[in-house]
Amino acid sequence: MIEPPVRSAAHRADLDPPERHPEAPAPGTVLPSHYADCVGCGPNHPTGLRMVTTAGPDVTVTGTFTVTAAHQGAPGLAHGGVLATALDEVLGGLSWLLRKPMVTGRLETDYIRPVPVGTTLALAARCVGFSGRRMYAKGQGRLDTPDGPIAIRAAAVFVVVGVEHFTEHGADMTAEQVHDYEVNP
Ligand SMILES: CCCCCCCCCCCCCCCC(=O)SCCNC(=O)CCNC(=O)[C@H](O)C(C)(C)COP(=O)(O)OP(=O)(O)OC[C@H]1O[C@@H](n2cnc3c(N)ncnc32)[C@H](O)[C@@H]1OP(=O)(O)O
Repeated sequence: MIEPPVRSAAHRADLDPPERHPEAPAPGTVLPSHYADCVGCGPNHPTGLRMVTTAGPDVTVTGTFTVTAAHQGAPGLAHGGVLATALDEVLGGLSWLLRKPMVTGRLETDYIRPVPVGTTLALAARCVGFSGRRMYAKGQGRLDTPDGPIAIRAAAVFVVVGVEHFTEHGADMTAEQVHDYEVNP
């Protein structure tokens, strides 16, 4: 029997407000790829989404994702799992503004409109607040322009982790990669 998830990413009333890190990239800064082989943002990934994300004001990130024939789930339409990946990437980019390594714990996605091949989704993410190690966030994707119709919405919980999460569970990392994932004091 497959058990459904028992937790929710719905935002709680008792969250600590998000704090933009003093060394966060300035609003308008294009965020670097955190890993060259990442399926979301990696420039070396042969079939990745090649997303570009940008720091916004407060604790917000925007990004774009152009849907191509490689992302179809039905003829001419984007696959929902690929759209969730794009949302995950822009939500994960909040790490840069908080200067905390985090992993996705939960990602709830509403699919509101079909997204045709050729669409450039305008994605946006905002940190809502913290409860201990849990970071609550929301995100959305609009068709073609930042004021276009909303196609997808998400609520997410990311969990703050130490660098050992990646060194213990993943492949070997270079000293430079470890440094990039270290939590700033
Ligand atoms: C210098 C900085 C720069 C940084 C560099 C920037 C990089 C910026 C770009 C990144 C962009 C990438 C975007 C894609 C990001 C992925 O796709 S990450 C990959 C997918 N996610 C995973 O693989 C995570 C797999 N899960 C796990 O490893 C573990 O379950 C977790 C999430 C680490 C938690 O395990 P744990 O550390 O043992 O912690 P645990 O005590 O279980 O939970 C801690 C707290 O979180 C809560 N929690 C745990 N799981 C969940 C859940 N699923 N839902 C809700 N709450 C949860 C617990 O209830 C607990 O809450 P409290 O009781 O403390 O209040």
